[in-house]
Amino acid sequence: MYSGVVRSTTSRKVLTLVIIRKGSDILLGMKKRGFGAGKWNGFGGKVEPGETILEAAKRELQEECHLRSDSLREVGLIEFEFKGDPVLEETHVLTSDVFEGEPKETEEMRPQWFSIDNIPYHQMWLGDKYWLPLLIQGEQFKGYFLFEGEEKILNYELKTS
Ligand SMILES: COc1nc(N)nc2c1ncn2[C@H]1C[C@H](O)[C@@H](COP(=O)(O)OP(=O)(O)OP(=O)(O)O)O1
Repeated sequence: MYSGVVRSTTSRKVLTLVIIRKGSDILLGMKKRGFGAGKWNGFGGKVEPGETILEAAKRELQEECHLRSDSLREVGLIEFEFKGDPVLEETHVLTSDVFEGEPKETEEMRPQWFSIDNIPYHQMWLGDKYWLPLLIQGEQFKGYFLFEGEEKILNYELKTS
């Protein structure tokens, strides 16, 4: 995607990440287990064989916090690479402010609304403070982040369109 960046990955994992909005709040979930445990994040996961991005995003939203949305739209595409890991995470970011249901805690996530003026970036993935403001401003974006471990970004690029 970016001419200046040389990828060392050899395969791709396709993931979704959904940020639900309500007025000046966004819904995040505290990841309770697995990858990213202990961090607030949007809702999402791997796209299963035969699923579209949209179908996967809707499924993960319902599985992880019991919300349903038929109005998700893709606003961002981010490639996450971890130094030394051959798998590139192609992450499709979707959002909506139209949904049904009340967020409920699941085995995977504990959902909570946050004001956009009080987003807990200190307990989120390091890249979020760069791209989430773009989503909040209604921008579309593409990005690449190279991590070393979970707590260091070696390089990143972010473009709006
Ligand atoms: C590295 O930076 C990241 N930042 C953010 N904000 N989110 C990320 C980052 N890397 C991955 N993600 C997102 C993408 C997905 O929404 C989840 C990871 O999904 P997970 O590995 O839990 O996928 P599942 O299908 O739920 O996996 P299991 O079936 O193994 O539970 O994090």
